[in-house]
Amino acid sequence: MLTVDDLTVAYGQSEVLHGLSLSAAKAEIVAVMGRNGMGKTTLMKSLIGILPARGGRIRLGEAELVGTEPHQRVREGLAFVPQGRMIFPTLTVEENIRTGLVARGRRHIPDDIYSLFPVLHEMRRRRGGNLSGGQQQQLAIARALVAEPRVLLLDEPTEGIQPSIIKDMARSLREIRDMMNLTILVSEQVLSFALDVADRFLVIENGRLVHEDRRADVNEARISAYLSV
Ligand SMILES: Nc1ncnc2c1ncn2[C@@H]1O[C@H](COP(=O)(O)OP(=O)(O)OP(=O)(O)O)[C@@H](O)[C@H]1O
Repeated sequence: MLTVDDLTVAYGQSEVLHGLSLSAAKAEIVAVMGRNGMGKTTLMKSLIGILPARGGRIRLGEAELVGTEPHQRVREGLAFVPQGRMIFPTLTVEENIRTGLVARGRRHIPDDIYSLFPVLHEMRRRRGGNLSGGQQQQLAIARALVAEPRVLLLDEPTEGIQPSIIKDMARSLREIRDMMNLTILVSEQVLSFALDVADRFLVIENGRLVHEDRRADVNEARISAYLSV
């Protein structure tokens, strides 16, 4: 579904991703693990098109995305939940979700979004900024889902979320994947969350993928060693 070949990304003279290749199959959940500063956010931003690729290819199904604008990528079926969630704090929950509908030219929020996240229905008239971190994360995911993506990119979704909520988040992402046949690429540093949510684990170190495991035979100790300083 998503195929990345030899992706190179740089900030000015400083190359941060050095020829990275990965793929995620339909309805697969892939976790990209790595410490701070290893290139996870850079990868996510280049996939959605906020950062240009210096070289390489990014394909969604048959469509080549390198060189296209973020809104075109969203129309092709990519959605992005950024690190820190970036919801609109002064807009209501409902207005926040509506901003995601623009991509498909729709006006009505589908009922299944509120069935997935009942708390957002309860709070639909509240301002986004008044929600808890976990509720804001649900809002950011809901906003992404109403664009009807085929591939959802999530950048460090557990950041700033209470440990008790993190388990629920993993369960709910797997439910969403099952319901919508959605491919999910999630960057993470929290190993327990990645183990709960992902089918496959990649480790990024200094802009290169250095390790890969499948869920069935995951080497927790090895990944954990990569994540500790
Ligand atoms: N705007 C920028 N200009 C120059 N260098 C940058 C910029 N943003 C990030 N970098 C550098 O790129 C490298 C990768 O950063 P990136 O934010 O992708 O890492 P990360 O794995 O997402 O870390 P974090 O968990 O802190 O978000 C780091 O060395 C960082 O200093």
